[in-house]
Amino acid sequence: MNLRPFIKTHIKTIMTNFDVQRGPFDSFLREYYKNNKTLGPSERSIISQTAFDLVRNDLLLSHFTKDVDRKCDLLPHISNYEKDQNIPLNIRCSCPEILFQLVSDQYGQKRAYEFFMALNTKAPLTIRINPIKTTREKLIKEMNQLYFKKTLTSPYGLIVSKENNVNLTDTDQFKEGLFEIQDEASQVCALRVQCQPNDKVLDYCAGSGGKTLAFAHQMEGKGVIEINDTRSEALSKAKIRLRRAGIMNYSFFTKKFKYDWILLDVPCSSLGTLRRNPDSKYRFSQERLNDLIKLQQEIFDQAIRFLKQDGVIVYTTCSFLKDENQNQVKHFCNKYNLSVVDNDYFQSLPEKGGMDSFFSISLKKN
Ligand SMILES: C[S@@+](CC[C@H](N)C(=O)[O-])C[C@H]1O[C@@H](n2cnc3c(N)ncnc32)[C@H](O)[C@@H]1O
Repeated sequence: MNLRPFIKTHIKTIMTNFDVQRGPFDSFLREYYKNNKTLGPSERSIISQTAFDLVRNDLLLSHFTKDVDRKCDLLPHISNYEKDQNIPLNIRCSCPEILFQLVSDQYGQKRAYEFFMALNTKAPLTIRINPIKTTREKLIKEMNQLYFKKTLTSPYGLIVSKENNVNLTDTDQFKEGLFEIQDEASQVCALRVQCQPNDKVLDYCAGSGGKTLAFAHQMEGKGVIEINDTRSEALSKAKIRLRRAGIMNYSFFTKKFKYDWILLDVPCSSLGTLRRNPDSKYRFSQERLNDLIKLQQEIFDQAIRFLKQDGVIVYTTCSFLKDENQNQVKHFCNKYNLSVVDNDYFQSLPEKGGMDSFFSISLKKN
């Protein structure tokens, strides 16, 4: 790859010092840029793109060489190596063997390979307009220096064209709360919380409020939204984002009510967002997965106590593993005598150019 020597030096330093077991890679890169303030935006962009590609394709590149410079040289030819029948399939899509085997057992080898190939591509940049303050049409007009394509499944999503080189969070429209950056699948899952004015809603794993923001407008400012998470710093961020979006009817979890809607966006293996966090595939282990499955069940046990008799609990993951999705749902339904609302669920599987891979299902007491 024709990279300037000083860019190559930075990439080499980053790749040599990054310890995948201590990830995530995006936080590591942010820290690196903080300590290397002389790097300008375009230099950072080249470094990030190349470094992310190196991480995504690390198993395949490491099949040929351990040297970072040489890996950079191989990157432009990666599609040739991906087709090489002499290389084991899991290496061709840079997926650790244990993970590849697990996904092959569930979906077959061919689909497992297609999934991980799709997850090795760059995710589209998608925003969700805030329907309290604007519409997709108005925002497209207002931000006419950018190119947008409307999402087909989420009614509020816009995919930002790749040619744009604008930092979206620096724009006036972002600062005024007209939009948030959010993948389409995440928007669709949040909208399974079909709350109405005067409902009581609990977002039990709210994090920094990504999904709270995406369902809250339906309440038209009336009723109660409570947010909960074990990370208080994430909840503080959620407060700032909710205020920016013009949502005022929220508070932290009071444990005072039984709720009409509970959203459980549980911690999971996050395999469905590997395009954004490619390093997490190298941290996958059966042990970690077992711990997550247990945690998901504990969170469900804690939260369901707060569901009204005729309320709905929406269970969501960004994973495509059946053990975190369908098998968990079977467990919850048996344990608590629940049924699936409308016999229906949402799932986006990894697909080139598509949404992140999410699973979401609405459950009701019988
Ligand atoms: C998938 S993330 C949620 C993302 C968030 N809903 C969003 O859309 O931005 C899962 C969240 O669960 C939180 N969490 C982990 N254990 C928890 C527990 N026992 N109770 C509540 N939240 C928990 C994590 O801190 C994390 O923020």
